[in-house]
Amino acid sequence: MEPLFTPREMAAIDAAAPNRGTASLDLMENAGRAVTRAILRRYPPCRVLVLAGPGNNGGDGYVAARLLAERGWPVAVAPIARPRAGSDAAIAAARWDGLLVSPETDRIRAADLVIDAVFGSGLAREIAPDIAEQLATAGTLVAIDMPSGVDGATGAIRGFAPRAALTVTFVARKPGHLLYPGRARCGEVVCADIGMPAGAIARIAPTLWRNAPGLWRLPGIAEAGHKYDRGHLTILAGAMPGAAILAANAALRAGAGLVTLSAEQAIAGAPPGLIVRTDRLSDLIADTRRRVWLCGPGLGVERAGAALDALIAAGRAIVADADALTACADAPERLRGVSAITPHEGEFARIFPGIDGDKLSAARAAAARTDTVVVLKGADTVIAAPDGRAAINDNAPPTLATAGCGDTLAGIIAGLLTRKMNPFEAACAAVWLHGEAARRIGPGLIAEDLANALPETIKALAERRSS
Ligand SMILES: NC(=O)C1=CN([C@@H]2O[C@H](COP(=O)(O)OP(=O)(O)OC[C@H]3O[C@@H](n4cnc5c(N)ncnc54)[C@H](OP(=O)(O)O)[C@@H]3O)[C@@H](O)[C@H]2O)[C@@H](O)CC1
Ligand SMILES: [K+]
Repeated sequence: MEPLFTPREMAAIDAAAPNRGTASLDLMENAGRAVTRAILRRYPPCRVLVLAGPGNNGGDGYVAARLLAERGWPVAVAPIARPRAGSDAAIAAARWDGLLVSPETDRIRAADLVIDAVFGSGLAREIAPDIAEQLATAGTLVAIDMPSGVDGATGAIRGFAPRAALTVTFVARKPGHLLYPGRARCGEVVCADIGMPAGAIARIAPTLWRNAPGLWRLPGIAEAGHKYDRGHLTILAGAMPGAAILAANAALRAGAGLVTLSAEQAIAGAPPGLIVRTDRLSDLIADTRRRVWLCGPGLGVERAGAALDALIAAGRAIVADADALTACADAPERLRGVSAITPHEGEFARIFPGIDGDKLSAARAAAARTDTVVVLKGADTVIAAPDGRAAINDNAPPTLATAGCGDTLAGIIAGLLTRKMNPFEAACAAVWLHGEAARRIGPGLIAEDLANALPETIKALAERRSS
């Protein structure tokens, strides 16, 4: 499990480190060493300019300058502002006996490598235009902790942020490394162990994780089980049955034992593995073996809304997507009783016009308000549970932004629900599998490919676990 800590949580961890006086200087030394190591591994010796801010981020920069210079690299430090007297950063600055220069743009342009040690987790306001200009002038840039200007808690850019080739952070990644637009400014992210005492880290109970295996586990398939053990999913199919078929195939590949499409009329060309039923919806809902339902893809708004209400009244486990979400525009209370919803940002804004702010906070607020797991989709999908837990996904390639991929995701979540995963873990696992399958397929992906790529994706995951 890889927890993500906000800058505020990091500060609390930092404050909890024992013997703060010396320990915090050691941590700074270790941070500067981690930056140095990451640079040595990636770049040949070259002219380095460190842009150093007034806080500890700048302090890390002075340490890296000293360690690189000790290796014979030509290094200069350009202070953007001086550290406060008596601070750790002031001590680190005093230990730097190399070149101190002013941060003129010509000089920044001439450096082969610029280390951005201006602001890290202490970023408190917008970047001033003169600092923005200095940062913007850099060619190859390595950011310490965070590219200056990226809000570590939200990934928002406060005025300006440079585009780093490499970002070296410490202890744990921050949400801003995974959430756009900040993520696009980070380049490669390295998270270094700087010897933060475990007891200090344990002071913060994580509520946010990077979405990856370990946060969830796919259930095994019982050796002597039959298809009903693995679970039965019913998907409502409408005028555009292709969406339901995509979801159904994905659910089967994710391990559902049986998938039924509930349709108003026969579906021409439905794959042979799917059962199509044209019975009255109320009769199907009354069948208690039909525990899990997917409602929305290709269904039509009116039918989706009515079916959703009936399914909630019957207490079924429901994944609501697409038209079922549109049916709840400005009426989020209608979603209470649903297990998981999968809105993209447009659908989210229509359901929750009163919720704004950053993506992570918005998803959490929506989950709390509807008592539902919210999968707020995008290149940086956020999965939020009503109890405050959340995960940010970062394995989805841009090829997933194509028609039908959302239906497939909803199908995987529903398929995993039939296997008795809890909604938060099912949603996290589905989002990760969806991204990983897409990554394996590569360019030219169409939605149909995703379900077919799931078996090898799941197999590789199992092999990774057992190796
Ligand atoms: N936690 C850990 O485990 C470890 C953390 N470490 C390192 O510490 C870093 C955090 O250090 P930090 O708290 O001193 O904050 P930092 O980012 O240097 O900036 C604060 C200064 O900048 C100023 N300032 C802020 N925004 C500004 C703006 N827009 N424009 C102008 N000024 C602005 C602010 O001024 P003030 O708001 O006080 O007026 C204050 O003077 C962290 O990122 C990591 O690199 C490591 O050393 C090892 C262990
Ligand atoms: K920085």
